[in-house]
Amino acid sequence: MTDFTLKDLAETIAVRARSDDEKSYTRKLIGKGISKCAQKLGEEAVEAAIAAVERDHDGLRSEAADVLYHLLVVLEASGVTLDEVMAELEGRTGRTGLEEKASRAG
Ligand SMILES: N=c1c2ncn([C@@H]3O[C@H](COP(=O)(O)OP(=O)(O)OP(=O)(O)O)[C@@H](O)[C@H]3O)c2ncn1[C@@H]1O[C@H](COP(=O)(O)O)[C@@H](O)[C@H]1O
Repeated sequence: MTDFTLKDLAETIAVRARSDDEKSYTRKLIGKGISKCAQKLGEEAVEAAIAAVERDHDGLRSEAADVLYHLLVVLEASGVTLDEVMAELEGRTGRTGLEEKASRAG
């Protein structure tokens, strides 16, 4: 189990978005505007869906990673934080995150 989290990736994306590193793909993509970022997210989501239908395990793993990266780029470009999204998901469980963890731990 990797220790790398979406929070880690979101933080890297936030730093790159504000950097002047011309080699940064994130910086270049965000610089092109929200429409381009959203277009990339949509393309990667369709590619992930196709890989799932084709039962392409390795393809789906790779496309799912692209979807998560591009979703975080769209969130960054839109000023929506990963914390907000997690709170939205937590609200849907009807419990707090701590209660949810305690319940899974038995
Ligand atoms: N997870 C990713 C990640 N996933 C995909 N990609 C890039 O997304 C691009 C998608 O490829 P495509 O062929 O669809 O796009 P393209 O033809 O290159 O370009 P456009 O369509 O955007 O014009 C590739 O260039 C990948 O490098 C990513 N780029 C960066 N990250 C992460 O973001 C961090 C910061 O990256 P930089 O911003 O490049 O420093 C990295 O350390 C990684 O952790």
